[in-house]
Amino acid sequence: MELTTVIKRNEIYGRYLVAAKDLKPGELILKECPLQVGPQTQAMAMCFNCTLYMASERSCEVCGKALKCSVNCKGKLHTREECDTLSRMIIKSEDFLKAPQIILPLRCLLLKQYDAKKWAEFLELESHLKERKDSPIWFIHKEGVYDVLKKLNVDVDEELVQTICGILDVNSFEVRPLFAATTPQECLRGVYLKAALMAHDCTPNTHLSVDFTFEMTIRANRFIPAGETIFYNYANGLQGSAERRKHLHVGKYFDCTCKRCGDGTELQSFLSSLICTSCKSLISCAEPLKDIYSSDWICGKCSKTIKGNLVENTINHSKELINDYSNLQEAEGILEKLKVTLGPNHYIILELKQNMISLLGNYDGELEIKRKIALCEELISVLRLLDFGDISRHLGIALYELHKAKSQLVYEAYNCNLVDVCQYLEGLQEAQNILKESMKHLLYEPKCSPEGKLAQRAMNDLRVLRGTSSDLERILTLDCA
Ligand SMILES: C[S@@+](CC[C@H](N)C(=O)[O-])C[C@H]1O[C@@H](n2cnc3c(N)ncnc32)[C@H](O)[C@@H]1O
Repeated sequence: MELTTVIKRNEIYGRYLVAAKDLKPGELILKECPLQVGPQTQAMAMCFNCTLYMASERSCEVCGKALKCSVNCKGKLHTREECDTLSRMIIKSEDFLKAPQIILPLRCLLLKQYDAKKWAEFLELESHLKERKDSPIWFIHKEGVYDVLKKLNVDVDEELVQTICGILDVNSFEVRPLFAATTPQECLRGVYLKAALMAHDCTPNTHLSVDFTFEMTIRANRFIPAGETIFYNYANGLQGSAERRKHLHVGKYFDCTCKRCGDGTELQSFLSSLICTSCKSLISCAEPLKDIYSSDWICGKCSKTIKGNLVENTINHSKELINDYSNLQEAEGILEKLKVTLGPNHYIILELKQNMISLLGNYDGELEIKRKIALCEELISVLRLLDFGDISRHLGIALYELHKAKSQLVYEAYNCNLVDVCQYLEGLQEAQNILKESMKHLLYEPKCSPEGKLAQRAMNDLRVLRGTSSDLERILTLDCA
């Protein structure tokens, strides 16, 4: 295969990937299997072979050490080399049940014994050991990993354990287990030696997906000219700058300087902006690359300035509000309250709207369907401003929901004789166009993932919509004849 990336190094990113040729939107950049997969730091124990969550002890029939869900387990992650290496250790399978946080660091440490090349590549990854030394996370890993491994007679020094834990915290990707995770504790993390080299940007140029074997696929989500850096978003793109930047500062040890972080309006999306109490326009952070809540916030229209700590208080209060409802009506009430202080595109409002869209999916009354359409359209207009590229999971999902509500509305209207065949057909064609756009965004999702399943549902929906539209066209042709 033609080379798609080259590894470069600079003072800011350390090592990073650059496009070796022009890459078209959707073009494959990299496919990679994980070096290792294991539970998150706070997560539950899992089968070493297939990652099934395990609450009781059952071990590999060969080494007797690794947790394994059954003799017939179909997973492939517990390799022969790992099995051999574990079999020579004193550790017992019940130790993994008691301290699941040691599973992934130990799995990585075992590489030292059976795969020197991979072990060396792993150690080359950035650990930020110096910055982490004696910080709270250092003590968490000392107690949770190093002290436990020592007690279990694993021959390793503390600095190496901290290096491994640092590498895992800085470089691993959150991956979903084969069996849909229902709680955050069931989420896993995977180490991918090459994918980990992608530098971060809050408007990334890649789309990343992981299939049920944990194989990762990275594609260009827009045109990437040869020589451009390959970027992935380490943070949640739907969060405001303060949240994203805190995540990057605390967990990845750098301050992002991308164009979105450098712009108080977040690319004119106003995702973090508040309503100006004087002129009702929007206030945004004046110096977004500094500490956002220590900096002043300024109105784009009347230039009124307020202190960042006031904004922070408003945000904290709003965050408490958005989970405090048990039905749609209460959610609408909270939305109205939030709109008094937060800008209409604020990420907290966006989160509430997303939750309301899923709640509204359970209703089929005209008012509720119309409300869902309005919310989907508002959400989509903000997502488009955030520059997620030509392939965006968020846009794919929102567009799917919009098509569903639109086709539902026109179907109900036709059934109640509120629209004629022509208008029904027009409505269905509009829904089809929205659905096609949604499918374009969901095209690359692995079939086993929730988004992949949605893409398959979208394909079926498109078939049904096309069938109904053809029937209606036939009726119209007969009418004209
Ligand atoms: C997942 S690693 C990337 C691989 C790493 N550069 C290496 O050489 O092993 C993440 C680290 O890369 C650096 N990095 C990535 N993106 C960056 C950015 N936009 N600005 C500054 N540093 C960045 C930071 O040190 C960060 O902790």
